[in-house]
Amino acid sequence: GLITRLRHPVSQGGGYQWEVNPEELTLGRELGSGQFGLVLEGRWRERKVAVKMIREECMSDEDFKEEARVMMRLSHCKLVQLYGVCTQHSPMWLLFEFMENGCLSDYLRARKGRLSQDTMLGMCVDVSEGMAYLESSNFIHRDLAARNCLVAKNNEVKVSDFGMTRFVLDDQYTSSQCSKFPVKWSAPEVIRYCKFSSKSDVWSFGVLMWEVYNEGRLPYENRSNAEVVESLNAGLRLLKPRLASDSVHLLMEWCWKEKPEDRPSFALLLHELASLANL
Ligand SMILES: CNC(=O)Nc1cc(-c2cccc(-n3cnc4cc(C(C)(C)C)ccc4c3=O)c2C)cn(C)c1=O
Repeated sequence: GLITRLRHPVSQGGGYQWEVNPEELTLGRELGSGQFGLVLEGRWRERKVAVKMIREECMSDEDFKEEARVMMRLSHCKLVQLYGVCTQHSPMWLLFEFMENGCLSDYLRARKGRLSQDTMLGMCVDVSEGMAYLESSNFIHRDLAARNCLVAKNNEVKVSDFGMTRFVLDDQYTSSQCSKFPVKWSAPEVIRYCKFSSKSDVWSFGVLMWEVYNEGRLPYENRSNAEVVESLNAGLRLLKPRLASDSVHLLMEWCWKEKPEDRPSFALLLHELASLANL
């Protein structure tokens, strides 16, 4: 309404991104550092937040500011919410919903041997809900993996850093021949032609399911990216995790169909996973 709009004036420069007043922000301990720089815990308006302090040489921040308005509008209980940006700082700060239990890959590894079937299936349902929402918003993640999902206080899993690869300046990371490119999570059409789509996100989701049911193990353990590409081209796929049922494994294999159009949508995956979970 009008009152809230007055309280959050549209920031200068006519952008609609949500400008946060840094004076309202209290910074806390370091959470780690990501692709764009340091991430601190913080408090903003009675809630815990994660503050990403963007390093100029890591992000094309002008492009991001353009995109911020789109990112602000993406809101779903299984997406890590962007609360706002502080562009008065240079480099700018990004404010996110705080996720108590950190990233999913660490969470899985810390609980090896203690994850129930319901817990693992629930994690896959959570991620497919968030991804079905992004799919319905025609928004592509481009780097879906367990390391880019976060775990909330109530152990709910949420999708993080969706679409953010578009602002990465490190071309070791962005071009598919280079070492840092996430080949092990990438669909064949992404590796060959950088053709991203929600169906290439579905391929990555299949690998994420494999990560969950393998308690956070690295896919294709000690094989190089080049060896992985060769085996994919030979039609080989990741093997069924010991803890995965045949029906869960079937869904993974469906996500790894060579042709994007032969893979399920996230809407369909969500339906299948929810019925496996008797939801
Ligand atoms: C204990 N609780 C917590 O630690 N909670 C949290 C940790 C982080 C966190 C901390 C350090 C680094 C990163 N990180 C990791 N990977 C990233 C990957 C990318 C791409 C572009 C490569 C996808 C971009 C940014 C990042 C990034 O900032 C995150 C998400 C973020 N949030 C919201 C938390 O609640």
